[in-house]
Amino acid sequence: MEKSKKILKVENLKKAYYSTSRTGESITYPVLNNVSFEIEEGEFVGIMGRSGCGKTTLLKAVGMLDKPDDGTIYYKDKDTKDIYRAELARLRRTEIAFVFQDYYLMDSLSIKENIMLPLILDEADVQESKKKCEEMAEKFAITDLLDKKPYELSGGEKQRTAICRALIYNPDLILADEPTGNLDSASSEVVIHTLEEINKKMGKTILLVTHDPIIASSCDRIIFLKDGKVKEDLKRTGDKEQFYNEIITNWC
Ligand SMILES: Nc1ncnc2c1ncn2[C@@H]1O[C@H](COP(=O)(O)OP(=O)(O)OP(=O)(O)O)[C@@H](O)[C@H]1O
Repeated sequence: MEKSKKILKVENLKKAYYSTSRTGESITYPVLNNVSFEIEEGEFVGIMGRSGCGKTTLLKAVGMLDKPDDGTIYYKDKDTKDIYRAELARLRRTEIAFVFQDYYLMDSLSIKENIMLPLILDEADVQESKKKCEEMAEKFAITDLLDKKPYELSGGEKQRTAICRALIYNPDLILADEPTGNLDSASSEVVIHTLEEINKKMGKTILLVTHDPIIASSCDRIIFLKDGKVKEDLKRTGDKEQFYNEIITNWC
């Protein structure tokens, strides 16, 4: 059997935010304090914890959108401190994809153009890009929507469009920040099913921030954050219902 590989290793991560009071004093807001965990390729991992506990902060650090104050993040065994401009830009464009609660689609562009946008910006071959876009749209059942504009779509359809765009470069790691946060339960179910397929059938590693224990029960593992630390790292061993109950128990 092939040995599983680590895609992420987070070691003693620390992050605070800083501001200045009206009287000129500097104020520190510690958020992450010695967070450590590892993620193997192909895992589907949820991050949970109360509002403000640092889930998005952690996702941004892991996605190299923001620098930690201390600690080390290894992406595929490489210390991310040693990843510089051009390589960083390439990784963020092609290997690490973000999916956000607010979709970030451009209303002036069609759905097709939105999905193709990363390739358009890279001046990729137009016919190739169209082909990739159509394949992706078929996989995620939005072929009929390709000529529409984002404002003509439901929330779930917009999120599936954003997921197609995120996958256009066939990334290895998908970082999803509350991707169902703006959706009703039926649309949430479709989106989480889409992410499950991306993980199980396409083998992509997913790190998903969510408040919702039902959504979280689709993951293989949940990392609970509390007081700036990993409070619990819970692996799924049984079916979704059992995992849901375990998540609820840890949540309370
Ligand atoms: N740029 C910033 N400057 C100052 N404080 C910030 C900044 N970004 C986040 N914070 C604060 O850091 C803390 C952690 O924020 P973060 O967004 O990571 O939490 P979260 O767990 O994702 O929250 P939520 O579940 O509500 O989305 C919060 O108290 C937030 O107000």
